[in-house]
Amino acid sequence: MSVALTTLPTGTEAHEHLLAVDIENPSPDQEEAQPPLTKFRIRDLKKESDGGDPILNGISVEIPKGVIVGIIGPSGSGKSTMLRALNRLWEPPLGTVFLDGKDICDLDVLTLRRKVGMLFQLPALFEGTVADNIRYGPQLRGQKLSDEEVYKLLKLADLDSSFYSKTGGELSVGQAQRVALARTLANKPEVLLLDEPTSALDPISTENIEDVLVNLKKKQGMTIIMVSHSIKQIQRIADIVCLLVKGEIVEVLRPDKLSEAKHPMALRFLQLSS
Ligand SMILES: Nc1ncnc2c1ncn2[C@@H]1O[C@H](COP(=O)(O)OP(=O)(O)OP(=O)(O)O)[C@@H](O)[C@H]1O
Repeated sequence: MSVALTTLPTGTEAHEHLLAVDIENPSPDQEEAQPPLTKFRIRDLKKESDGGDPILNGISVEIPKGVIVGIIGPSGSGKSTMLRALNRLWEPPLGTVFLDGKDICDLDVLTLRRKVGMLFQLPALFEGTVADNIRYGPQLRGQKLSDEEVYKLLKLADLDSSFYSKTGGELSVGQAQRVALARTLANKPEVLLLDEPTSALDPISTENIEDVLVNLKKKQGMTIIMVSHSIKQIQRIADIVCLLVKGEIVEVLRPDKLSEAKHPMALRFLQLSS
């Protein structure tokens, strides 16, 4: 499979750079014959703080379907803010964020959030059992998941059937994060947004979540956009990396080419993080 990701930095002189990433050795013919489908298109996305300070400085990027995109950058560079625009945890301006070609501001917000699920750094489970949590989303739409469907979702999140009737208090943070993932997956999302999903987890729980994410991409063609502070994690699972510095995407690279980043801030960040 081949993917391409385009960044259009801000400004009237905006230049465009296109990165073609080869995954699993596509032939040049395949690349031409099957252009990647764009899942998210972000066009000149800006945000200022209430005090008028820029947070996002005109982000433009196309995110192909069925890839894992890692978003990295120094603290305060706008990574979470960019991610949160994609399912309208804040309202991006009209004409700036498109899902499958449709402006997300024109979509019903609950429909959007079902299609674009999100997982945070710390899982927050509702009261009740793990099964109650997993059934929550479909229940809001009047659907009751069967026991079998709940077990399937548990399995998808790498949890065995013994978790079905446990409560939040009986779970480790890593297990609770996988329950939160199963609960999100119950909505059959097309895109997963992850904001440092493993930063509170031990290495084994981290590996479990990473394996689940890679499988979701491979088996379901899910598009996954993940903010992470761990360059190593991004190198393990991402297909493309976006480097955000001061509210701008300054580099789009393959994870194995991170050392080739040219932006001075990007290089410094990479050196300090590795
Ligand atoms: N609603 C808001 N009002 C004012 N400032 C905000 C708001 N949201 C974010 N900011 C500021 O915008 C900047 C970017 O924040 P954001 O959380 O997106 O960065 P980040 O790259 O995810 O940081 P970190 O890696 O530390 O989580 C920060 O300076 C933050 O204080």
